[in-house]
Amino acid sequence: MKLNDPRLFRQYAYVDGRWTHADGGREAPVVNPANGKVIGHIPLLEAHQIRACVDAADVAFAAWRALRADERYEYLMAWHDLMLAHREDLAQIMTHEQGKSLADARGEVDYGASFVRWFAEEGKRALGETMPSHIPNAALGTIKEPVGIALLITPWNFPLAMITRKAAAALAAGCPVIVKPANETPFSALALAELAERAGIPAGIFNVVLGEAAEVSSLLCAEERIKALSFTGSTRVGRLLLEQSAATVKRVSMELGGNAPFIVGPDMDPKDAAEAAVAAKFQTSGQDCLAANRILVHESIHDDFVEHFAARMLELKVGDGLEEGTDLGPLIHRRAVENALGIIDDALSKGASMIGGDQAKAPGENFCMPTLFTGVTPKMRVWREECFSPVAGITAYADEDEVIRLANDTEYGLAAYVYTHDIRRIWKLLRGLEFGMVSVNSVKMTGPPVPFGGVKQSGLGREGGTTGIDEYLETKYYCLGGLASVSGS
Ligand SMILES: NC(=O)c1ccc[n+]([C@@H]2O[C@H](COP(=O)([O-])OP(=O)(O)OC[C@H]3O[C@@H](n4cnc5c(N)ncnc54)[C@H](O)[C@@H]3O)[C@@H](O)[C@H]2O)c1
Ligand SMILES: N[C@@H](CC=O)C(=O)O
Repeated sequence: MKLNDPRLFRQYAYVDGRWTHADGGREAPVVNPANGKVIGHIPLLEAHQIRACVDAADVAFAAWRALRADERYEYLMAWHDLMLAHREDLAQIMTHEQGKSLADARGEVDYGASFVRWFAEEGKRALGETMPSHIPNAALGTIKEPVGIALLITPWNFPLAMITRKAAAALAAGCPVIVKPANETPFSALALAELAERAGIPAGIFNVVLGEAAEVSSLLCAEERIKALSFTGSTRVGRLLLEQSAATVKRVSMELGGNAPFIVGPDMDPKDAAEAAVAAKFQTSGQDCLAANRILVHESIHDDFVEHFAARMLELKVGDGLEEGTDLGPLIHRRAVENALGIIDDALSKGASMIGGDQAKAPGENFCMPTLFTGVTPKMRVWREECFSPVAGITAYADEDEVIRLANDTEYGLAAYVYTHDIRRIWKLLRGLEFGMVSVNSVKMTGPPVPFGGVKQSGLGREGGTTGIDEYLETKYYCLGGLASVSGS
């Protein structure tokens, strides 16, 4: 890996401002999914080292919370500026460990830095309020206070932005953070730690622990001094972490799995709608919680839509993310490919018709060729599951009531897409869809101002927007009694 600043590539945990080996000598390789080559190793910390991280965060908390919001702003903006100054190196590290194209990786660095800028500002708007007193000679009000140490457990598909969307909010609120990244993509997190140190963020405030996932999280979830858990990942693991956090009644926010419907109305131009659907489906090679998972097309334009979708899909360039022009990189590991192949076999066995999907053309064992199914039904895995791969399913529908029922036929409720220009149809679908986010005539829907999150089994709480910082703040009510009486209060 060629970096302008090789010190950004760190193969240690970052605890209490120190780069840390595993005392027990345990370590794990990190592999470039495009070619299977080992790009580095990470230490798997022992339990006493994980606990020492909590000790360090606990000690550092008092001074960090005592800073004014505008002082924390300066630290966060220094971190933000360093991310953008090192954008190319951060992108190189990300493509090597995650596989996404360099273009997508550069975009994620920008996306991740935008959350730091957003919450640097939001920290200055952690406002309390006063309320007219119902108690004689008293003044009532609230103040916002940091909840305490926040544990941030993050996924491999957005290995930088899923950290900064959480960490920036927590740090701005006055909370120390302990980040536990996915072992598939730790180096983006460690590069963020290096830049946090250069930004002057004090020791113990931004920590990155590495270890066997279940072992680390069960230990930290049981830790009473950790007051908040923010998790982004699968619904399966989210359920586990909710259980593990119950004993210490942590503040939890969960950004979990998705199964986005992409609904195309009868008034849409089939070609335009197909172009948008391809973009929504194959973003991050389909390994995206917002990926269009079920494509629902009005029967009147279904055949034309399928023709255009297939043509555009078959133009996508599959290859190493380091090669300019790559559209689809590898999946994160062979298990993900095997899962996708199982979804493909299931759809075929249940009568779906396949276009593309010639796996013989895959440029490596971790690649899955883009695959389209028509005639998809709710009995198929491609409908029921979050495919998290470049496998698309199209289903025809007849009317709005049917498409709302079909779209809601999932335990997930993260994002949905609606493509139509009919305002009455837009409003009916927007209100009828059971999803946390509905995007109308736009694939791009996220960003710092957005209250990002899902309903049903896609999560709890919201990240970003004007409420994201609330996940890390407590509201303290006060009553100042015994005051001199004042008229008209
Ligand atoms: N809603 C969102 O904002 C959002 C964003 C990105 C990814 N996701 C979801 O994440 C999933 C893909 O990411 P993933 O494969 O990393 O998810 P994952 O749930 O397997 O892993 C997420 C994190 O949890 C850790 N983990 C794994 N097993 C664990 C266990 N038994 N106990 C404790 N921690 C454990 C992993 O090491 C990783 O750090 C998809 O379902 C996707 O929809 C959701
Ligand atoms: N694309 C999503 C990440 C989920 O996989 C986002 O923007 O948060």
